[in-house]
Amino acid sequence: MTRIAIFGVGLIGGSLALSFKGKPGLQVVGHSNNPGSIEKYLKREVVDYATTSLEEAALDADFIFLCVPVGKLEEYLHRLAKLPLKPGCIITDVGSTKASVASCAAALQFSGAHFIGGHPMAGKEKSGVEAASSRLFENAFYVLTPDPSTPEAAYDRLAELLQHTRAHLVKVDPVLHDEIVGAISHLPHIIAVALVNQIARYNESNELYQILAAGGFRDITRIASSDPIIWRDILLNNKGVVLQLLKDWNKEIAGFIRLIEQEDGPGIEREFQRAGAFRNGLPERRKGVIHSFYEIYVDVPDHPGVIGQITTQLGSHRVNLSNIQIIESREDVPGVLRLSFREEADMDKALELLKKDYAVHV
Ligand SMILES: NC(=O)C1=CN([C@@H]2O[C@H](COP(=O)(O)OP(=O)(O)OC[C@H]3O[C@@H](n4cnc5c(N)ncnc54)[C@H](O)[C@@H]3O)[C@@H](O)[C@H]2O)C=CC1
Ligand SMILES: O=C(O)C(=O)Cc1ccc(O)cc1
Repeated sequence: MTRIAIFGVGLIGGSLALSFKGKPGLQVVGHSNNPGSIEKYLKREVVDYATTSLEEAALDADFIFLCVPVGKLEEYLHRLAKLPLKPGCIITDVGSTKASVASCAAALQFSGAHFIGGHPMAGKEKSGVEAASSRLFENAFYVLTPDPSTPEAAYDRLAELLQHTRAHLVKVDPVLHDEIVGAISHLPHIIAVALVNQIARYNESNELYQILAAGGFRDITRIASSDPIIWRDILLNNKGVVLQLLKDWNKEIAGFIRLIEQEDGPGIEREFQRAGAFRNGLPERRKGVIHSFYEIYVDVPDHPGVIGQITTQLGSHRVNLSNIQIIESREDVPGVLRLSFREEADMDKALELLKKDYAVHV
């Protein structure tokens, strides 16, 4: 049996556990220092066994996945370095930043064990084991940051195990990882939160802001609902990179202020053209750090049972719906339903099915 210990069975740890659990030859052990969490892991059947004892989880593990907030990673590495781990044991983590954990591990001696940093670059704004899914990493990139001293055989063993996630593995230098992921993930999370808070302040004096906020606002602010502790740790850990990115962001915004003050129409057009060209040139929609939703809007008559009919119709054709929202529904006025899907194929199928009976817009 290959024993896999997962420390912190939340969204990411739970999703990894679900990708491994039940696979021949694999046994998944969950660890948390909170007894209530252990009960939850077992009740939700994400692990084969769970324990509050770090030693019990770690001592005969072949793989140890650290899936706790970034601010806790170094503490766990120090605790593991004091244990007589199984020879050949591979310790890895899933933290959203890689430079500090890599240098901490490099400075520690693990008796016979190897540390290889990792970052599955897929997730969502929800946290906790309740949000875990065995398919979270399917088709996403999964960064590994082996040290030059990492034996190739150890890397290969981890890579082989991670095949169960169906993610695409990619080796990246940890410092470069933090620069790039800072720009494409950490900065957008800050911008989303700042934007929502700006609008929330206006809304305090007039609730129409919240009532009218729709479409584009929701699209670009989904990630503002992400977990505060997880994100506090990420931003503080990647402080140098994030501060530089925010300075650059201020320059972008200052540029827009100038264009609007000077009523520079062609300049504004150029900004949209440049952004559109880059965005349209992005690789085909696939799971990435900031993942997309596929949405359609359905005009529905306001009569009882219509939502049930639509969801039943989609369900009976095995279309996976990730969210449903009534945008407008008043007596005598047709309602609009927003249906969200995680997979493009589900959206296409829903379009085909629903357009026979309803007006559907993408
Ligand atoms: N949320 C996301 O979409 C992604 C997160 N990550 C990284 O994965 C790691 C885990 O994040 P999530 O699974 O989203 O969070 P989560 O909140 O769903 O899970 C965190 C787990 O760590 C445990 N934990 C929390 N505080 C702890 C503490 N002080 N000591 C020991 N255990 C503690 C929790 O009980 C929970 O089991 C973080 O390092 C995060 O940066 C990586 C990729 C995506
Ligand atoms: O919800 C989303 O789209 C995310 O961006 C989730 C996410 C959060 C943190 C990561 O390190 C990677 C992915």
